Amino acid sequence: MSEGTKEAVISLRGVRADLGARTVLRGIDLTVRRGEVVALLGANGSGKSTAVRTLIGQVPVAAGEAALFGVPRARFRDWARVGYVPQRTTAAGGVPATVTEVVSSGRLSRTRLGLLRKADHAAVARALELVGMADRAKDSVDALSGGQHQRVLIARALASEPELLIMDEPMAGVDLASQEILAHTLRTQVEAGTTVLLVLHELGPLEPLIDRAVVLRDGCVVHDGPPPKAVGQHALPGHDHVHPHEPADTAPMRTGLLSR
Ligand SMILES: Nc1ncnc2c1ncn2[C@@H]1O[C@H](COP(=O)(O)OP(=O)(O)OP(=O)(O)O)[C@@H](O)[C@H]1O
Repeated sequence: MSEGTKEAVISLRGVRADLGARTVLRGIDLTVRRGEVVALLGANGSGKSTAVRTLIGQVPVAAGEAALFGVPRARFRDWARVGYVPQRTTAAGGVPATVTEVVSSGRLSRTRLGLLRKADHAAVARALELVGMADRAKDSVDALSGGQHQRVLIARALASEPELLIMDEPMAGVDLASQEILAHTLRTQVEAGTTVLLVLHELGPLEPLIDRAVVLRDGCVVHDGPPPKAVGQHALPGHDHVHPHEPADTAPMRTGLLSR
């Protein structure tokens, strides 16, 4: 089957979304087909997180259509097929859970009545192994570094063995060692055929995995096609950048894709 005819796992058509009085998405189209790895790029505030949150039902669709696996989002119930890693916040509260508890919570969608059986525990252990956190299974998540915490959140998303993985800025605030582990984890998922939508600020170490980039600006899609060639934010179209070793009067290149 050619890319064009594969099942659309994610489909947004003319989606508008409002937050408070503000229209944040102004009619965006986004298709991710089975097995694709798509990066959603754009400047701060361009609407990337809102687009993802619209998909998973945390933000209402004000106009247009959103569908997952061909099912209109409002009727979609099969959440075990979707792994979601939210943007990491540093806010901590309540009783700290252990690493295993957090990852197990990602498996609940596959259980009946929330009871974990042998196969579920095995899936949780596999997910921890994948992100290199098996030796921290019993630790409190409070004791982890930012990068380790992110690896636990990704293990939670992988615990349900999802067909679609959606990650919001998975590399943000993550140390280099964890970034490499995450890139490796993602590569393993992609090789196994998982469909992936990544919200990214820069392509960074994930660049080789990405098939297509969709760039948002001010709630609109301004690019949908091959990812920018070179690695990193500096290579993104529209990044205003002056190298420190360049003469002071060198004008930054502005293509306007990412800048607001
Ligand atoms: N509750 C809210 N009410 C009104 N506006 C909001 C609300 N939450 C977010 N916004 C605004 O919506 C816009 C889009 O936010 P969103 O988080 O989707 O952007 P983003 O592209 O993911 O940016 P970032 O990279 O900073 O996460 C931002 O300008 C933000 O300030």
